[in-house]
Amino acid sequence: MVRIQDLTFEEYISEERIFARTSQLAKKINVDFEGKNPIFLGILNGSFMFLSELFKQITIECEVSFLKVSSYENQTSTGKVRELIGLNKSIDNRPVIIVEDIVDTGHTLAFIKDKISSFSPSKVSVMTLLHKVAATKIPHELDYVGFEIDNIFVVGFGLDYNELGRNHRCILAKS
Ligand SMILES: O=P(O)(O)OC[C@H]1O[C@H](OP(=O)(O)OP(=O)(O)O)[C@H](O)[C@@H]1O
Ligand SMILES: Nc1nc2[nH]cnc2c(=O)[nH]1
Repeated sequence: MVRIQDLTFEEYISEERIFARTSQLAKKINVDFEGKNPIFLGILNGSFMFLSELFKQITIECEVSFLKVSSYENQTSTGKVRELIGLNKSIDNRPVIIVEDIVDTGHTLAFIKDKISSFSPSKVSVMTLLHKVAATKIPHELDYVGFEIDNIFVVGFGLDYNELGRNHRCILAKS
């Protein structure tokens, strides 16, 4: 059991399962984007650990960039998505792979896809480590999903509770 402030958490997805699944996803990207020089666009803060693990296993020509948005406070999505660090022009006419730690209601992803489309990428794909299917408010086509999870609050491997807990090596679920 892990305590973070007023909440307790239990292991939900082990580090080994995360690494194994990340390797499978990286292998698929290496095939699907061979010769296409994609840009991985990590959505900060939550995706930093997943993207770092994934990126080490990408063997094709590619770039990485980051976009910082924030909408989630405490344990519930505020539904208000704010852009904090913008995009530059480098995605014009290039394939973009959005990398998220979690797709929950889908509000953040809707905002990001909308922002990105105005920069004319040749293709936009979405990768997420976690998909909270039952929480969906705005449905999205997700190209690469690590794990479909229950409608529960999770932390660890980049995900936070009030900014804490991102450093845990596995995904933990609220008890
Ligand atoms: O599908 P949604 O309901 O929009 O939730 C998903 C978003 O929530 C989290 O970000 P958050 O806003 O908590 O910022 P953080 O990554 O900095 O923790 C997560 O990283 C996603 O971007
Ligand atoms: N830490 C955390 N952030 C989220 N953002 C959207 N859903 C979640 C969740 O379950 N946990």
